[in-house]
Amino acid sequence: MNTATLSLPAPAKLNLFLHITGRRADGYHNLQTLFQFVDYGDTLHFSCRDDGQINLHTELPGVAPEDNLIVKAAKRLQNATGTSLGADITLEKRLPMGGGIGGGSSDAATTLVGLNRLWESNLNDDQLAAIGIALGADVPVFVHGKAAWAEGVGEKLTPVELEEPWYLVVIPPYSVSTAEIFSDQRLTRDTSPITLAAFREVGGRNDCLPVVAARYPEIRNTLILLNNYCEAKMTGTGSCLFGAFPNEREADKVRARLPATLRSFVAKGCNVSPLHQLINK
Ligand SMILES: C[C@@](CO)(OP(=O)(O)O)[C@H](O)COP(=O)(O)OP(=O)(O)OC[C@H]1O[C@@H](n2ccc(N)nc2=O)[C@H](O)[C@@H]1O
Ligand SMILES: Nc1ncnc2c1ncn2[C@@H]1O[C@H](COP(=O)(O)OP(=O)(O)O)[C@@H](O)[C@H]1O
Repeated sequence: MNTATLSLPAPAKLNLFLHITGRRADGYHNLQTLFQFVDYGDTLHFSCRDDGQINLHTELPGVAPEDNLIVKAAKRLQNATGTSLGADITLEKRLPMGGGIGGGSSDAATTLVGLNRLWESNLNDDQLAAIGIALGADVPVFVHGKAAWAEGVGEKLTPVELEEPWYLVVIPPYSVSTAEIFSDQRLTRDTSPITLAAFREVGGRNDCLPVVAARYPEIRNTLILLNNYCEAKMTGTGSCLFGAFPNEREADKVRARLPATLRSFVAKGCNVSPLHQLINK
């Protein structure tokens, strides 16, 4: 009997800016963004099964087990490798769903990386990313685990070295669906492409923010509140907002001033994802 087990992190990501540069014939949007990880996220526990079953033992509210990206990732890896092995999986969920911090995509990527090891399938990261992209546009960056400049729909990745500040991430009590924002008529879809050098010089914005702010006045108000203390930004298609700080203490100080009812966390920015820091030790 195969008794191998593995526990791995599934960290959050932040989009430091997000420009939408066009729309493809299939309706998907071309974008430019910078992804960086934070050392805060979900944890997944895997144990190997001999009978090929994929059993996820943790339920997520509103997500049927067969729709969970963890189960989908495990089944796609099984199909791609032809393995007869399966897995028991439990999830410690910390990341909000629909927060723009990529929890579902990160869970899927950690499942691909983890089961590839547990089943000794020996696929490389490019092969795992190719399986992952079908599950979500953000899965490849989590599979590769390096802070990256991204183009296309997020799959054309160039690793970058960024400063690693501390972030205060605020979690407004709203789940924003990515599809909802991309289908809004008001979305700016024609931002001119920029270079990484230009971003480093003049920065960028989040093209999704005006749409999210119009649809969710409370998120706009939370952004105004956070802007009192730092340059507040929104990650992905929202809802999470964040600001950068030179150290943990400064971030904690601002966190302490926020209303107690507003969920938030403080975490360190990382150019190598905590998943890859662990597996490459
Ligand atoms: C735009 C980003 C930036 O990180 O937003 P967040 O989801 O993280 O907030 C992501 O790339 C999102 O990736 P992901 O959340 O995996 O999106 P998907 O499930 O692939 O797409 C959900 C839906 O959004 C639309 N969509 C998504 C990505 C894209 N580049 N263009 C689109 O038009 C499509 O209608 C698609 O059916
Ligand atoms: N393991 C999972 N974790 C989170 N969300 C999941 C998962 N599996 C499927 N989903 C679905 O994916 C949606 C997007 O989730 P998530 O990746 O957390 O948001 P975002 O793309 O905004 O960061 C959720 O609202 C949920 O319906």
